[in-house]
Amino acid sequence: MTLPVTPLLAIRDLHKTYRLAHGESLKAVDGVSLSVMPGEMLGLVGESGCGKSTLGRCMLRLTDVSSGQILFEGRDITTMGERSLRPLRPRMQMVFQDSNASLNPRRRIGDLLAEPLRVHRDADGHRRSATVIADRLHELMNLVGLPPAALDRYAHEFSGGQRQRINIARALALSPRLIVADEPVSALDVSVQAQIVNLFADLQAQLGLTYVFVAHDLAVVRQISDRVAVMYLGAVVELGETDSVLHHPAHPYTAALTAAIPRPVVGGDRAIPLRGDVPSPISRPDGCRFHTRCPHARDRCRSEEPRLRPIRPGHEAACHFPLLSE
Ligand SMILES: Nc1ncnc2c1ncn2[C@@H]1O[C@H](COP(=O)(O)OP(=O)(O)OP(=O)(O)O)[C@@H](O)[C@H]1O
Repeated sequence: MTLPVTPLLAIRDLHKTYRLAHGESLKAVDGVSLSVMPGEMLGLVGESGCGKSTLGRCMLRLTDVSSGQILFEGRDITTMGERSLRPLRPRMQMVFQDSNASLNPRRRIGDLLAEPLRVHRDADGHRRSATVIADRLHELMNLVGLPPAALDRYAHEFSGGQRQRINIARALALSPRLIVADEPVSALDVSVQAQIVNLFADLQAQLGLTYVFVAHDLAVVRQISDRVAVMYLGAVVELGETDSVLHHPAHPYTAALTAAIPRPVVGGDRAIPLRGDVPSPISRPDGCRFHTRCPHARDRCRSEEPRLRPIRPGHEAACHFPLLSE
């Protein structure tokens, strides 16, 4: 008998509402439930503004959530204060899109990477000695494919791809289990993107990491993810195994997104372009949140909100009239 595996991360009916001026509220995350299994790579995709970054930040409790539940390693962290979160912080890390601002320009890379190792105690509750830290820094450089000499240099001396390797090394310093990578390759040239995506994949295999990989580029997500969650206006509208979701999308929104990626198998009839803009999350449409842009919308879609439901094994979509694959 195989025992059920506990998800590394499970979120249930998560909401994050920003209060704006004039009493308005913006539902950035609007009732998301999903689980991430140990060792899994979950891609999170959707157009700009659909709530991917906010969801990623909520998952790691880098921001407070409005309601719902977040379980990390089976523990409820939804409302934990920073003091209680502190011992968990090393195990969950975020990698952001590279920007010049992400690494302090006045400090050497070695110093930047040593900081989390000095601040957090090791697994046995001990402070790390200078020798242990120095060894770990060399190990980290090796893991991300940079020479040890990089430790003595400053951020501006590196290319975008190298700086992203440094950001990844910083996230790895405390041996996390979960990494939420928020658009980690979007700012890079295409050829460099591939190298960094490969690095993420190598590190996953080597260290048994679990990732939530946020990206708007479906080609990148297709390459790296085991499963994909597609977000639209704060909600997950399609969720499932990568090949099933991206090659046989059931939700018209996913079908429109996939129209932009080159596919060896063409589902031409489903490759509809996206029309119009995403409606404001301050006043989202009634019924199906996608109906204002959906070429297949009917009366029911304008009044009744569809819930995620199984389409085929390992694949769910929130659509009253899912596209059926051949
Ligand atoms: N601090 C904030 N205060 C108010 N609104 C916010 C805040 N942060 C994000 N938003 C809004 O929440 C919604 C979701 O934003 P979010 O950045 O999570 O989306 P995203 O899918 O990651 O987009 P992008 O790819 O552009 O970062 C957007 O409408 C955004 O304007």
